[in-house]
Amino acid sequence: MTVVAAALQANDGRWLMQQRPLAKQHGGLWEFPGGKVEHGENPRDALVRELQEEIALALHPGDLKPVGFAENGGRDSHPGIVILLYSATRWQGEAIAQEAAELGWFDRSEMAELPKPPLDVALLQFLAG
Ligand SMILES: Nc1nc2c([nH]c(=O)n2[C@H]2C[C@H](O)[C@@H](COP(=O)(O)OP(=O)(O)OP(=O)(O)O)O2)c(=O)[nH]1
Repeated sequence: MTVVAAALQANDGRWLMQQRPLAKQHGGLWEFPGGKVEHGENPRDALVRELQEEIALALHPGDLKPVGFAENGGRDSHPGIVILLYSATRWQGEAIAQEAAELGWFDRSEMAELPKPPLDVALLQFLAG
């Protein structure tokens, strides 16, 4: 499964994270907004779609910059997950949680402290300062 996620960085340097609803897998953990790439869908288009659906922001696909990826699984016939992380500093609108329990803007050290899924710990290393 391929998942796309966005590290949206505000002018003050902080990044947007969202808290997964408690009832879901990884409930209560903080993650980058994003989601699954649908069959035949371009990853950037998938991320633009997910950001609109999840946090009501409009982005241009060309404003997404690839920063790194993390992977797991692939053992015991589990297909595993690959998460492609993009960053962006330009978008239209104000972030409003449509699905998340909560949204927050965090600096690098605060991000390190948030409870996160294992793959997000790996993704965080790609974000500078
Ligand atoms: N969006 C996002 N997903 C992440 C991150 N880290 C991480 O392990 N994941 C996992 C959780 C899910 O298994 C998958 C993302 O798919 P999703 O967000 O569409 O999954 P979901 O279960 O919420 O959606 P659904 O199947 O109920 O529609 O990737 C992250 O930082 N952002």
